[in-house]
Amino acid sequence: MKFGGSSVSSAARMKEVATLVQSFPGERPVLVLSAMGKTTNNLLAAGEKALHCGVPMTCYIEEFSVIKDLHVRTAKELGIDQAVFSDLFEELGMLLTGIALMKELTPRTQDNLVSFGERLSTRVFAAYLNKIGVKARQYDAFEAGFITTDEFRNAEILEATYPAVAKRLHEDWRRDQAVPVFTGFLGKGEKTGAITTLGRGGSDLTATVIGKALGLREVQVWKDVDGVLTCDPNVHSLAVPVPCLTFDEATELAYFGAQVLHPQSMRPAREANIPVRVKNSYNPHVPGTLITKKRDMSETLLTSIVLKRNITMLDIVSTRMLGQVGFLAKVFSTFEELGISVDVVATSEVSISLTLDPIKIWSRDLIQTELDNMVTKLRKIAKVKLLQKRSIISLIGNVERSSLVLKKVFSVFEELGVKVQMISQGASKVNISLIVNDSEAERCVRELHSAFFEQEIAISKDLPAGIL
Ligand SMILES: Nc1ncnc2c1ncn2[C@@H]1O[C@H](COP(=O)(O)OP(=O)(O)O)[C@@H](O)[C@H]1O
Ligand SMILES: N[C@@H](CC(=O)OP(=O)(O)O)C(=O)O
Repeated sequence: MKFGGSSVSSAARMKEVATLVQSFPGERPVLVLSAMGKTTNNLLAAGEKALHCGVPMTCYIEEFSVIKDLHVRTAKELGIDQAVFSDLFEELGMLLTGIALMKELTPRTQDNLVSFGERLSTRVFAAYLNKIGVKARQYDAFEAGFITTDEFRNAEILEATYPAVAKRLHEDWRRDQAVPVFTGFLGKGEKTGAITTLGRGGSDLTATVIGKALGLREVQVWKDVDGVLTCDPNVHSLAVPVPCLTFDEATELAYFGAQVLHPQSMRPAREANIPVRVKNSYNPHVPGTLITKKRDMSETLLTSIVLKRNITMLDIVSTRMLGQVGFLAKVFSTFEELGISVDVVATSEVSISLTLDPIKIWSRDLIQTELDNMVTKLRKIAKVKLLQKRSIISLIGNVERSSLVLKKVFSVFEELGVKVQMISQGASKVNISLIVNDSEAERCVRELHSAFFEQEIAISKDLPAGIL
């Protein structure tokens, strides 16, 4: 069972989570926790301030006090001893001082800094479970077998993790049966031995990795929404839960920007064929979304609409100096050389339109000079237009019925008077991506949602009971 930041944001929420854990008395749950509420963002902000504020001022950084107050208050309200985390606050204070002293915040230091969020929340929650008589043991994932690449801020789980985690837990269980409370999001770099993080939202991945390592029957990820919804509820309030998804659909949805799941999190579940259930810790009786290998798609047209904003798009037209094969090869080798990842692609014989992967852009701090460098290189073989402030609208669903999907999509766009700048159907056959201007994107999502989901709801609501 994984509980996200919103599920453990206060003492009251932790008490509810403890009740939820106890509501599966016949099971032996393994728990994964994220940092409390906004703690990860507050740690990142504290690190940025430490860079500039000077050593004597680090103890006055506002976010540092907010994090301390939250954990001290929570410990008091839960009636647990603050000794479970006092050492960590001392260490965190020293780390902020170190950043101020060196005026340096590398990705490696940043990962160490944000690790305090999960290290704190798990200590508090495990202490509370023990206090109420549920025997629990806290685990720092980086000390308990999570071995990753050394790509700080976006580390990948290595295969050695699975046997290491299983061995550690089984050995401990043999000694005494306690509920494990694992830090989500964290690992240990293979070569450096330093703390790494799995990318934002990485606790979902921690949960499925443990699921695969132990061969569990089900992985549950508890959030603040009634499951995976038909679109981002912040974009459109009429979004409704999707009852079932396949691993492929969930992966596409996450990869194309739905914050609800970490993009890599489905991989261990798919490999071990373990169902993943997305549930709402604020509304536990709602069934949520069940993600499995296969499902009946015959009645499905569309599952969910995902919006990814602030995308950079490139239009590349060959100057015909190179043949067709040489042209495509040269374009992609330029990206490889520069270490830039491509997201959506549409090609013709002499032109390519593509979008650049914003996750890679973020993690490598791809800045304007790098984009300019890339354009300069490509201009040697092609005419290049760099188009910024674009959005990708991804339609996840049954691409067996893509003609019908596209017919509906284009009638919506026609009515809105919006021009689609690029269109691409994913190789995984569950995704159609459309590129539009940022300024038009939210309106498009709302209208598409209305066309694909709300009309059916409206019709079904009008029908007399018994017909459905
Ligand atoms: N299609 C979607 N379905 C559900 N939630 C979504 C979707 N797209 C974006 N979200 C956002 O994802 C949030 C849940 O994910 P996240 O914040 O990572 O949860 P947690 O921190 O509890 O693990 C929701 O509050 C919602 O705002
Ligand atoms: N705390 C980390 C990891 C995580 O998974 O968080 P959440 O489950 O709240 O999305 C983050 O904010 O990215």
